[in-house]
This record gives sequence, structure tokens and C-alpha cells, in this order.
Amino acid sequence: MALLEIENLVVEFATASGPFRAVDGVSLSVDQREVLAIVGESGSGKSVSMLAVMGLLPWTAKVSADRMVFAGRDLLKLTLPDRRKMIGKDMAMIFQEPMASLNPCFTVGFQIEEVLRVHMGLDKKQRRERAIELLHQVGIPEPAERLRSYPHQMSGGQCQRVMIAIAIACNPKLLIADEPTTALDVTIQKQILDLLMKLQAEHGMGLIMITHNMGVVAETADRVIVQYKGRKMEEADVLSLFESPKSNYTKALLSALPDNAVGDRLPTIADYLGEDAPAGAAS
Ligand SMILES: Nc1ncnc2c1ncn2[C@@H]1O[C@H](COP(=O)(O)OP(=O)(O)OP(=O)(O)O)[C@@H](O)[C@H]1O
Repeated sequence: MALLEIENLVVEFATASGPFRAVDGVSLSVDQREVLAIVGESGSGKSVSMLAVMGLLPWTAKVSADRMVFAGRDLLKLTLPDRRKMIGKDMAMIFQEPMASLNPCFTVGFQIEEVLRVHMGLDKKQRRERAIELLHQVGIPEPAERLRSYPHQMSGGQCQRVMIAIAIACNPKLLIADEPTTALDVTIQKQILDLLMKLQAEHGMGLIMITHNMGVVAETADRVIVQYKGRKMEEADVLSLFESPKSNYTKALLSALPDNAVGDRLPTIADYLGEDAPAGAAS
């Protein structure tokens, strides 16, 4: 049985100009120990679909699906308190902007220990020991001292490591990483990706990697879903996707990689599809 199974997910936002469909009938599944990448350009509904799974969308969002099952539990029927118990414990998410995701008013130690208090019921001493262990696991030197640091006293890469520590604190079954390296400089990006892959393998988690970067897909994913304008364009294992992409949109994404630059100009998606390609741009 898949760890997460979604069929026909639709998310519509109520906006001043009427309903806006950000996710339009997406189906996907991810298994334990599997890395699924969701790739697509900005605005293709990658984040919104995963925020729907986490139950973290604002009230203006209407979420519907034929099926949304996580670890054998029907997310569509779960009560709000049960959902809250699950979020941050059995499934966790890390975001693009580590500085903005951490609370600037509290030490990183407090923020890690808070998750352990809420979800694991550990006492003060156990929480501190586990927080030190977690900072050590994510590669932060002198973890006991760093527990007293505030986010602004750490670099972007270190803050992302803290976010990862918080996300894995309760040994989640599923980790959703939403553009986890985009806001970091290039040298740090690779370190954070390597760390995520190491933790995923060690903990046997399912990992959903949201990205617009085909390089990240190639480095991390077992399987890939390509999304465009809220719709799934293609799904394939990572090798097949790079070797024989089926949809025109995937071909366009791959053609826009820097390796394919002609002269001093990169091909763009629009070169292949036209700006207003319909949602069904798959061949
Ligand atoms: N609260 C909201 N109200 C209205 N529209 C929204 C809201 N949140 C997201 N959207 C819209 O939904 C669409 C999908 O957004 P989403 O953030 O999922 O894109 P994405 O593929 O993850 O891109 P990015 O990498 O830029 O985040 C976008 O057009 C976005 O403007």
C-alpha cells in the first residue's frame, strides 16, 4: 500500500474576480522510502497541492479529491484535532525561506523542543537531549551552544538545517520539501540536498521534493511528476523522464536547461509552447 495516495485533487481559491483553480485533477502516490519529485515552473500548483495534503491552506481554498489517504488514514474524513496531531509528526514540511519559516523571537532550541513537547510528550531533560542530537544529525557544530541562538544569529544554510531538524524531530513517515534549496547560495544548496537524501535513506521516509530545478530532480528523485498550470502533464521514473520525455511541456523544460543554450541565449518554455499554451499541452 502506498504511503500517500491522492486521486483527482482539485483546489480552488475564492478570489475577487471569481474562483481560481490552482490544482486541477492531480493524482499521485508516494511509497515509503521513495523520493518523488514534483517539477514545474512557478505557479504550476506544486506548493498548493502539497499544502492541501498538509491541511495548511487558507479558508479561501476549497479542496476536493476522490481519495486522499495517508498511512492508511483517510485525510478527507479526519477531524481537525486528529489532523493537527498528524501534521508535524507523521508528515512534515520544509519551506523555501528558512529565515521566514523560523520564529525570530525564540531560540532555535525552544523551537525544536516545542515540537517535541507537543507531539512526543518528552520532559524537559529528554527534550534538550533530543534537540542536541537532532542538531548534531543535521550537521550543526557545537549543538548544545547553538540551542541558545536566535535565527538571526545563524546563516541561511544553518537555519535550513534547523528547519530540517524540526521536520524530522518526530521521525515522520513523509517529508515534503518545498524548494528547500532555492533561497540558498549554490555551495550550500548541494550540502542541504545531500543532507536531505542522507536523512531520507537513514530514516526510510517517503520524500516529496517540490522543485523547478531539473538538476535537483536528477540528483534526488526515483520518480517524477511534471505539473503545468495545475495539471499533471507527465509521470515517469527519473531515467525515462530524462531519456524519453513524453509531453511537449517536459521536453520544453529539459530544453531550457543551461546546457542547451545557443549562443548567449537560453531557450525558454515559450519557445516551445507559446506563452498561452493550453493546460493540455502534453503531446
Ligand atoms: N491564497 C491564495 N489565493 C489565491 N491564489 C493563490 C493562493 N495561493 C496560491 N495561489 C495561486 O495558485 C497558483 C499555484 O501556486 P503555487 O504556489 O502552488 O505554485 P508553485 O508551482 O508552487 O510555484 P512557486 O514555485 O512559485 O511557489 C498560483 O497561480 C498562485 O498565485
